[in-house]
Amino acid sequence: MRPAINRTALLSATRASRFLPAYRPVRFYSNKAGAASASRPRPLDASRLTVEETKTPKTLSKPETLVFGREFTDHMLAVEWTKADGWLEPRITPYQNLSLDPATCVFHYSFECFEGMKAYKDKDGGVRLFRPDKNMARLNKSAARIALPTFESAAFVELISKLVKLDSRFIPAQRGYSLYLRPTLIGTQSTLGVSAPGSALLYVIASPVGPYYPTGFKAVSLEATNYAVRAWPGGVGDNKLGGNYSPCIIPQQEAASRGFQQNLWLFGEEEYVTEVGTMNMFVALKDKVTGQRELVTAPIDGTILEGVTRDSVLQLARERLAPEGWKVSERKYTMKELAEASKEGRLLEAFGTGTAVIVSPVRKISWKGELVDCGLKETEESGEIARKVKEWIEAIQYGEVEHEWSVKA
Ligand SMILES: Cc1ncc(COP(=O)(O)O)c(C=O)c1O
Repeated sequence: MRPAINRTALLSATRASRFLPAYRPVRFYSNKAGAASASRPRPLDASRLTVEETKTPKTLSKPETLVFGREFTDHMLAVEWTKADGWLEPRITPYQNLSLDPATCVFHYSFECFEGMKAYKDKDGGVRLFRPDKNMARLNKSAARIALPTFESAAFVELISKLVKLDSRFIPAQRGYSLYLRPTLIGTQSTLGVSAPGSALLYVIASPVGPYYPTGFKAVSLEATNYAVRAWPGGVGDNKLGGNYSPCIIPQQEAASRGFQQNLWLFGEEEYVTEVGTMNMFVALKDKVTGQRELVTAPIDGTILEGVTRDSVLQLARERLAPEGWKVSERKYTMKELAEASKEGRLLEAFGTGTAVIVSPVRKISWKGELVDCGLKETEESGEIARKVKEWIEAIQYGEVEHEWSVKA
């Protein structure tokens, strides 16, 4: 049996709001959720999907006018969960507001985690996802860390595939364009008590996006942040929790106020290099003694988010750069090591990696009053590895080469 839903109170609260028009709300559960159920909680089941198509399709924007994360497609996917019943029927509905009681736990204790992934149109007009299993695994890990329910990854990928196919007209066919997907999981129990939510909502919205570099690479300059820490071993910075992102804005603004496009997160007295803004960081170095070339990124030790792009770069580099004599390392490295390598001409290039951008070449890092040069010539906007990696990954994402990472929706 389902727990009671206080629909009347919910609707009147919604209508009283200045901000929200009256609409058919996504169901959500009050703090009575969790009442005993005769049957076992159900797993996430894609075969129970219901689809309500929009009656007012949106007008498509010109691809070149798209701004990241501002426009959304016609539909959204939502699945509710209650402790008693498990995952309820998944629903694809017209894109719409959520109606939540002001006491809902997501607003007070940040019961929220999310993913960032993309769908791409291939040359035959088909829609592809890139390594969706990795995003699902990361979302489940994030959910488990904040006492939100986990779900069956394959079923959720199947549901996301249905959404992206339904809204595929929003994905421009050109290379560089894609549909950014934002799977989100929130605690919906209406209570100020600090405890594991008895109800949750898993939903996906989709936003068409253009190329990060419409006119080619543009290298960025970074400010090393040593007055604030993003993540630490035993903390939660290695999970994709909404609460990890708002504290990053001030250091980002500080860097911007001094003319740097991003900040570089350091950790500990040793000033280990961890991440750049919301990207993983790679550097290419030459060994002082042997001249061995090495592509280095920080290890998974709690101080970085385990990026899907990071993992893809590592795997491709091990396959394709190692045979050319490159060593590929996941190891700790410090700002001091980079500054020294730079002075000696051994810092060959540096770049950030992430879903939104794939790779973001770095020109300079401001650290302790010096500007550490990252190896680009003045006329260059990208090093060779960053250029190659972007090309390799895009060819897979757009289905130009068949690869197990590219999954047909
Ligand atoms: C803090 C942080 N680091 C790294 C990344 C890169 O991860 P991915 O390659 O999965 O997009 C992201 C973006 O999701 C991020 O938010």
